[in-house]
Amino acid sequence: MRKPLIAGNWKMNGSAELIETFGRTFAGVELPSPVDVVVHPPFPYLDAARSAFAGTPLSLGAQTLNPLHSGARTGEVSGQMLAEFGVEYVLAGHSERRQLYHESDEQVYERVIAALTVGIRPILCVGETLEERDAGQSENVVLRQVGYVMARLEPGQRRMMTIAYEPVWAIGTGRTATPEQAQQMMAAIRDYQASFDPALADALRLLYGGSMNASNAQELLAQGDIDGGLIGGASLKVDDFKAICQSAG
Ligand SMILES: O=C(CO)COP(=O)(O)O
Repeated sequence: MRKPLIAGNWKMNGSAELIETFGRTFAGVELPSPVDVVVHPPFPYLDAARSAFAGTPLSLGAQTLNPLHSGARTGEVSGQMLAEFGVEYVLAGHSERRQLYHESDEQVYERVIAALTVGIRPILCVGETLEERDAGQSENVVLRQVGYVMARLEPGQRRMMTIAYEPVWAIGTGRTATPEQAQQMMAAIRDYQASFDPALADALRLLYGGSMNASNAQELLAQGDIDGGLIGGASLKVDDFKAICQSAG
């Protein structure tokens, strides 16, 4: 049985006050069955989040890292620094970083390795654009992004990975993939994984992301190959995020 994971990606949003609200609210939350929950706030809030989330089911996540341990990289943050802070998960390959900051598959791979080296669990984000979907290329694009990273990792490293399928056309648009579309892609990712590491394919956690909210989470999470969600907008509303975590149970 795969344990569900609900991850909240705050992107460049949130406030110290919202961190406190999450800490207070989740301190009293009983989740219906084992489920992992992680919040990825912007870097300046990690310290406050570490205190506010203590004693709650919330783990600490980061949104990116630099592949180097240290050095002349103005504005960047390394995996070692994040690990020192108690960060357990980090996103790699989010489409906003691929598109706005031109992160290539190779750079995504370097970030994944950097995270694994310091014991942080990467959440590898993959997904096709609307043009790619319309051209019938969705599966090729997604499996290329998955394969570029997964096929190069050692078996032990692969076991630290989570993959989030986030169709770019569903992110922040209110246009969710249908449960069938999401399930179809998840099954393709799992089949692909099985082609070179069958034992892992069963254990690999696959998340859906893209306009997931308190109303549609249950239906998406009910799909056989969807093991959780990567939530953007709805992860900034504590009651909605709590409801999604409860649906995962
Ligand atoms: O990009 C996302 C999470 O990483 C999804 O964002 P939305 O839930 O706002 O569509």
